[in-house]
Amino acid sequence: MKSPAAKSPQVLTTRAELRAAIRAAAPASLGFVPTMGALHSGHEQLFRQAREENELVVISIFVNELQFNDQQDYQRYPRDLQADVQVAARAGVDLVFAPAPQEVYHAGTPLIRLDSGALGRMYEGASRPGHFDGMLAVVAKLLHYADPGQGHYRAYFGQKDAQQLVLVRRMVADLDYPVQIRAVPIVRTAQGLALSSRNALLSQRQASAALVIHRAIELIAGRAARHEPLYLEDAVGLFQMEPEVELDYFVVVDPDTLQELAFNCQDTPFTGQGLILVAATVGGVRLIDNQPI
Ligand SMILES: Nc1ncnc2c1ncn2[C@@H]1O[C@H](COP(=O)(O)OP(=O)(O)OP(=O)(O)O)[C@@H](O)[C@H]1O
Ligand SMILES: CC(C)(CO)[C@@H](O)C(=O)[O-]
Ligand code: BAL
Repeated sequence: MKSPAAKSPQVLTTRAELRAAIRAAAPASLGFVPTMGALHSGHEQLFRQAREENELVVISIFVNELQFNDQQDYQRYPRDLQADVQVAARAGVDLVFAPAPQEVYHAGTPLIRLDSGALGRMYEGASRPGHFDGMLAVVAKLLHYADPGQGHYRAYFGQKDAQQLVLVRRMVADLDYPVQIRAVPIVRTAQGLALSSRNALLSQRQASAALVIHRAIELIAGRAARHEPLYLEDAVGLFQMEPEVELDYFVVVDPDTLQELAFNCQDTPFTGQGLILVAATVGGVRLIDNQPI
């Protein structure tokens, strides 16, 4: 039997329209999901969780130039608003905010900047200088735009972008934003590749080579679960066998602070808690992944 057509969300392009639509709805709770579009089942999971937990669901689709240190990466970032609206409809989203750059940066490039601090300069921040400052700049604005001003306000972020999640939580705490940050687990392909909009830029061969990321994570997570020594160099060795995949970092960090865990001795069995963080590029496409252990 054909399922009933999903109700199309309202698509809004100005801050004034968004504010008016949220005011008119006067929701008891609002779930907000910021995205850069090219929506996939990972995003859909965020929308569905927001749908379950809130009366009104608002998403934004905005490719934020300020968080790209590489113009080529910005230019080739996949964009397809029509397809995105269909994904949003399927997940029961009410409002899609899809502004033009001049609507968000209406006063030009911001003079007053947010500094993501030392954590913002590690891992992803080390390879993408300025990325997290630019990300926080837009998240700070978007969280204002979608603020219902009354009732519960929740914003949803994927665990896939673990460092982003920690920094957003920290910004919201440091600047007293009246919003609860909710984390959503990573959605993967059946083979284990974390879904990402950038996966669309991979050839089939590259996508299959990229599975080494998951294999390496599984190897170390298995050892951690058995309380064995981790021997991270074995994970690095797996990458050396995939010449198309260039490893940037493979580290085990504290899940809350993201500070790298020191292993006193190579042969020490792993106990306690950590988070594996990985980044690699495949054919120039940057992929990240992580897993708690
Ligand atoms: N596979 C996934 N599982 C869970 N959340 C995800 C997944 N992919 C993206 N998200 C989350 O969706 C939100 C929007 O992410 P974004 O639009 O940048 O998509 P993306 O697929 O992460 O893109 P890219 O990896 O190319 O930057 C972020 O909070 C991100 O963590
Ligand atoms: C949070 C975000 C939408 C800000 O541009 C982006 O960094 C993302 O999609 O993860
Ligand atoms: N999902 C993180 C956004 C970015 O790569 O710029």
